[in-house]
Amino acid sequence: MPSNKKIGFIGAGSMAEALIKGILNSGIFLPNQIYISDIKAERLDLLKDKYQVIIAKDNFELLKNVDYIIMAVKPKVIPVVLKELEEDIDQSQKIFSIAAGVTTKMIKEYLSSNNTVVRLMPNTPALIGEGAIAYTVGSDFEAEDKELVEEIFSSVGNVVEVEEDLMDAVTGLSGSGPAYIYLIIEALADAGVNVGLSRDNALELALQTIIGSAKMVLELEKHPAQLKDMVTSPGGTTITGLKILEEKGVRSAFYSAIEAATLKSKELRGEE
Ligand SMILES: NC(=O)C1=CN([C@@H]2O[C@H](COP(=O)(O)OP(=O)(O)OC[C@H]3O[C@@H](n4cnc5c(N)ncnc54)[C@H](OP(=O)(O)O)[C@@H]3O)[C@@H](O)[C@H]2O)C=CC1
Ligand SMILES: O=C(O)[C@@H]1CCC=N1
Repeated sequence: MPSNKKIGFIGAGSMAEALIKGILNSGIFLPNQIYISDIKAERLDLLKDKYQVIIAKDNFELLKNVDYIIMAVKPKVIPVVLKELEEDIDQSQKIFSIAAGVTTKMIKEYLSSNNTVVRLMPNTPALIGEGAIAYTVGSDFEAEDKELVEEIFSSVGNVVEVEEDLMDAVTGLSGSGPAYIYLIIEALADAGVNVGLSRDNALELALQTIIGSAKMVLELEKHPAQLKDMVTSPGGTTITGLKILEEKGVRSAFYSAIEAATLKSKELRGEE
């Protein structure tokens, strides 16, 4: 059922667009309930053309019109914007921040207020309703705030609640994760072309392999290692390929990549 509230995106970049498109597809908000503001006029015009949402002339005008504010600017811009809005924000307005690394405590401090603050980490597949979204409500919140988050964000994907100190890990794994998977898709397709497949066939086969494998883990509820064993005939092709992947350190590359991305998320707020 559509909400009767209004939602505003401060920052109309890639992640805001993914959320706007997903939210509109789900029908939870209509275009005339979604406000956007950005310092780039061309982004605002583009999103208005594509989704018929309402352009606010600046962050203040957006603030005057909405019940929920999604902070979708880069982490370093968050303090600048919140300090600007500090005087005018109403206690009833709820802040949803998707900025990597920025904690709920920092947001409350920048605003010098006790508004409800939810920190979320979505990912770009929200664009097609397949997002992985984690959130934390920080230190003080009302039970209905969680229901609200679940209602809005489950319209664009799967939602999980985590403790705030795990939000950087989420950022390193699923926030950044789509890029890792696109890299794997591209690498598999290139590798297929290398052994003689056409580009189209290689990409289609690589993609369906990823989709089918992920769905099997979901639907059969078996451990990935069990499903891996089902593919691996003794002395066959799969174990030959797996041996090379292990020798080249693919597993350990993922440990290192996600550790580094998690650390980077902490660094974005000036911590290590
Ligand atoms: N992209 C992703 O997959 C994900 C991103 N995030 C988080 O979402 C946030 C946005 O990321 P993303 O969409 O990739 O970034 P983008 O750079 O694409 O979008 C941010 C937009 O905000 C604009 N902006 C800058 N300053 C202001 C201001 N004062 N008021 C209003 N708008 C402003 C930027 O303009 P300009 O470019 O000129 O600075 C830009 O258009 C980040 O905090 C990121 O950590 C979270 C999950 C996933
Ligand atoms: O790369 C980034 O910093 C953002 C946060 C998670 C995904 N994109």
